[in-house]
Amino acid sequence: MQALGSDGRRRLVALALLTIAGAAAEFGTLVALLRLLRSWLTGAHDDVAAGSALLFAVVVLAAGVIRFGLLVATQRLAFETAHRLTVAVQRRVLARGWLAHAQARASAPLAALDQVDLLVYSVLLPLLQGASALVLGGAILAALIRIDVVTALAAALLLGGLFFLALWLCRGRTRRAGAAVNAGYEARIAAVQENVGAMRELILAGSRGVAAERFRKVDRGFSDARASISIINATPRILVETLGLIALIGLAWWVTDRSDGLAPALPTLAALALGAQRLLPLAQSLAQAVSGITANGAAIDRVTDLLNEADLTEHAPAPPLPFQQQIRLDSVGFHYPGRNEAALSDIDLTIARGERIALVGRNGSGKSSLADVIMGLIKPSWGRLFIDSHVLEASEDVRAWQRNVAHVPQAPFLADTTMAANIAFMDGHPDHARVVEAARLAGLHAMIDALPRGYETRVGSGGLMLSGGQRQRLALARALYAPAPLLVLDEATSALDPESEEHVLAALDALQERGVTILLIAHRASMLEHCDRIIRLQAGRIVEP
Ligand SMILES: Nc1ncnc2c1ncn2[C@@H]1O[C@H](COP(=O)(O)OP(=O)(O)OP(=O)(O)O)[C@@H](O)[C@H]1O
Repeated sequence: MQALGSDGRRRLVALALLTIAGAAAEFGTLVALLRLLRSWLTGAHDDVAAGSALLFAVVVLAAGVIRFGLLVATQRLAFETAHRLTVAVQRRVLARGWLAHAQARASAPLAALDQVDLLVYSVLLPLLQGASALVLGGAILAALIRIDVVTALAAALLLGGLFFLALWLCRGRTRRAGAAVNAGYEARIAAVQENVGAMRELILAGSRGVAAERFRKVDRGFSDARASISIINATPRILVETLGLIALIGLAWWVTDRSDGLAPALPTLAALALGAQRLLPLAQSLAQAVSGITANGAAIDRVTDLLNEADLTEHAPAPPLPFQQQIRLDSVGFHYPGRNEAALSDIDLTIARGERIALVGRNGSGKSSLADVIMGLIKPSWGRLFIDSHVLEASEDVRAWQRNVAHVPQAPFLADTTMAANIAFMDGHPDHARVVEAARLAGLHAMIDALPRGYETRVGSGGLMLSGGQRQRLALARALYAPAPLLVLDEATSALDPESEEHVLAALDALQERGVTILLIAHRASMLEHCDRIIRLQAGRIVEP
């Protein structure tokens, strides 16, 4: 109900009212038809017949208008709910901590969008249509019972029973196919992401065919399962239509027999036939609602789990936590969930404001993890982190501390937009002067300026139209766009040529003179030369350099 929002709840009420009006109109249509046919057959007076015809036309028109209203209300409600759920899911994904992101599958947030679609279009929409169908169908059945109780009840029980028997028999298959479709969404997205990510290697290894085959297998199961669900959805209708036609002949026989000939029975038969014709699509909606719920249990659970996660809380930007003297780690350790060994142990480290420190050590020794702890991205499993004399514990403090931090990652993320928009990526209102200043500091201005479209040049998906070094300098410019007292560079200069590195080193000197604290993770001796201190990590512990 909460997912519907106030607009959605209003639409739900409108839908309920329209359904009741629609039920009355369906009932009225059949009664008016019977009355019209009887007046014709009995050769009633012209104005009686004309009155009956007029009544029939009015009721049919009213039923049509109401059906259109129902269509609009249902579709609007479903699309509105899809929008609300999709945004709610994205907010939950964004609300997760860094560690949850780092450990989740990259395809999961994308697959969640498809799962919301599945939930809305295969469960909610059929459910809304099914609920209306139940009420409208009830009214039609009531009209048919009023016309001929025995015939209507016999036909309804026989055909309705068959309909739901078919659904019940298919339920196991529906559930399996639904689970396959649900898993298929994530697997297809993961396969596409992997193929695109590995494109250069695939081309060089001549393995694009292998990648295509891998994708084909993933998609095969997905498509087969989708076909199964569509077939199962349509089967009860075909069954009932086929048997219904035979039953209709039987009924015609039975009604004619009871009415002394075909002519007197015609009005009843015509009303029954029209009722059956109106009931079939309604029954189809009900079948889709039942199989939608059966097939999409996994998607329902997945989306419900996501919605039960904490929502993104909007905070007025807190003022940055005062950072005048030092960052201090006191016996800090960190243990990634699911790992046997701690990534960091017994870390005692003080970094003075304005210091330039390098973290060195072999791959996997814990450098990035230590930087993540210092940036407040991961919380120490034990030990404490102090900023000046303030211990960093409450999440408000962490957010306030993070306002002091600029970070250039090992593999920077670049958006498929312009140079300028990438540099000012974190700013809702980019300032061009600051963009140019940041590019100058990062040694990128001359290169951007020489481009025909300058700062408006697009960088391509993930920055693919730039060289590795240009990408790194663009990421550096982004970090320098908003001056922060702590700058963390995680292997951020590994792709720079000596000249560009010189330029970056000069920029770092200038920043340090302004009191910026710099934490470098680097392997190259040239980057380490200007550092005040070198901290060596080995298996998550600080050792002598
Ligand atoms: N998200 C994660 N989940 C589980 N384990 C992780 C995660 N990130 C890192 N690790 C593990 O923690 C240990 C330290 O990794 P970390 O990335 O901090 O090392 P590093 O010194 O920065 O390595 P490199 O020089 O290769 O970048 C490694 O054993 C790594 O496998």
